[in-house]
Amino acid sequence: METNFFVKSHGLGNEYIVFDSENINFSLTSKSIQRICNVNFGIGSDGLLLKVPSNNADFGLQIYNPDGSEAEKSGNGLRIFCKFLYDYRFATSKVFTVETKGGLVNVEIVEEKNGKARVIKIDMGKAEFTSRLIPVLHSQEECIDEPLEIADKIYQINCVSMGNPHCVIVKEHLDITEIKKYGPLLENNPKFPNRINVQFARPINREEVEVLIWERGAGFTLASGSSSCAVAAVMVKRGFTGKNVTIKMPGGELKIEVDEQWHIRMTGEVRQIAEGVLSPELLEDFIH
Ligand SMILES: N[C@H](CCC[C@H](N)C(=O)O)C(=O)O
Repeated sequence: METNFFVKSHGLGNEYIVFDSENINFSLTSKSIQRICNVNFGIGSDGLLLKVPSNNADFGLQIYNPDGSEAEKSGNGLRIFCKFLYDYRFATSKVFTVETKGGLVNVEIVEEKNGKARVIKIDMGKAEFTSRLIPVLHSQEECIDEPLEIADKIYQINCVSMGNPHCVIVKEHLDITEIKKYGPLLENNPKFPNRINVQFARPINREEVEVLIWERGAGFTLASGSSSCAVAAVMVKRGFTGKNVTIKMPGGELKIEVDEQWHIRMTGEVRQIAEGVLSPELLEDFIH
């Protein structure tokens, strides 16, 4: 592969750019990540994935938001990364492990098309409801169905970690204008020391939930895998759905399975958009 080779793929319209740390000649800093993810001055993306060595798993993954912040977990990012590993023959089997900042995950290529991975299943780890482990500043052990005043509204929030932090709000009616207005206020509220991902979720029936997402460090996205897992965990905990849930987002849907130990498994499609090489002119300010 040429130096600074990249692949851009999407999981339900939530896109990422993938690099191999052993094949880039620039420093990944907040500035270079912001530049690459910027749609006008760079390639444009909802985030950046970096393949790194791991002593604890078959592969290591670092996940970055377009604002330059690092995320502990990304469901769409993990499916996109696994497709990259399989399609470019880093992975020689259809089952392997990936180490992320938010823990080690088990992955399986469940469907392929023309020798390329297409549908991937990820065990995203356990949903964690303990306030201090999310983290959320809250007086009780868990923060479930608790009021939080945001500007002129009071939301009932349900907080859970999938390795990365989530604030799920159950609503009877979903409004994109509302989540784009209040999402950033929730994301950056001081109740959340590491900021937080926000979901507005409307249970359709006991098997299906409609969701809108405002992502920490990325804003409104068409889909989010870790958000889908967080919503499913809250829906099961609150008794709105059974343990097998379809999460319906603007970009498409994900199948989520919640087991007895709160292990969450996510299955969904990934598509490659393009492959290429960053131009030196894009990176001349960042070449080390
Ligand atoms: N913005 C998220 C990471 C990406 C999550 C999302 N794209 C997914 O598919 O899980 C965070 O800062 O925790």
